[in-house]
Amino acid sequence: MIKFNQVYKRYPGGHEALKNLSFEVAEGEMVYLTGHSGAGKSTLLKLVAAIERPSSGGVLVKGQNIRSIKSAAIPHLRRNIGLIFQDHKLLFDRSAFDNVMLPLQICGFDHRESAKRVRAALDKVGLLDREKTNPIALSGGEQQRLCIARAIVNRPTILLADEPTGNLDTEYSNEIMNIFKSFHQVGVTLLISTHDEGILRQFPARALHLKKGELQAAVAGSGQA
Ligand SMILES: Nc1ncnc2c1ncn2[C@@H]1O[C@H](COP(=O)(O)OP(=O)(O)OP(=O)(O)O)[C@@H](O)[C@H]1O
Repeated sequence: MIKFNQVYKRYPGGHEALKNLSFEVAEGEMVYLTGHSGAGKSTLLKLVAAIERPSSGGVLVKGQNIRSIKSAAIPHLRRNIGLIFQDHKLLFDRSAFDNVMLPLQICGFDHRESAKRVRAALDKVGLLDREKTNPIALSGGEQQRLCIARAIVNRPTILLADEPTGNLDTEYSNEIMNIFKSFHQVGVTLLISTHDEGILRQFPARALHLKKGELQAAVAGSGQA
């Protein structure tokens, strides 16, 4: 499903964010990305989503080579990928419903079918009764759940989450992780970056540990290498 083969990523200015990464994530697998700040976790997720391209090496996502994928093919690839990134902010000039509707509008879906899908996504994250609420009136945990609803409304087969429990307390973090667990149970492939030791202990899965852009080890059933 996702395969990295000797991947390097150098940003303009010469900074090498990823060095010689090789690993695979199987279809339906849930995998954590761990490592200190600046270790390269976000960069790795951006390569999978074709937000960035590798400087060298191969990144295969659903059979597509991200290094050589044509720009015109990227929207099609992204329809299969749900992104929960810290810089993907909610829009505060519209309702929760309309925030989740946006990706479907961009894809040109029929309005009635879209409305059904939006409500199904809001239901999955427990926000169906808040559809008319402006996100500004939601708690941090609810806003994060709304971001998840927006990421899954396209029914992606891969979910990429960058520090999804970053600023949340334990109760909200567990809620978010239980939502991810339910996606994992229905076969979605998940790649989740986290610093949160509690989450790694409570929701064990394979972890890829990055240190200064290099992969340290892949450990089954534990968060840290
Ligand atoms: N667009 C960019 N241009 C130049 N350098 C960048 C860019 N994005 C990231 N970097 C650098 O690449 C390295 C890896 O950054 P990245 O954001 O991938 O790390 P991270 O592990 O996600 O960190 P954090 O946990 O703080 O989000 C850092 O040194 C960062 O400064």
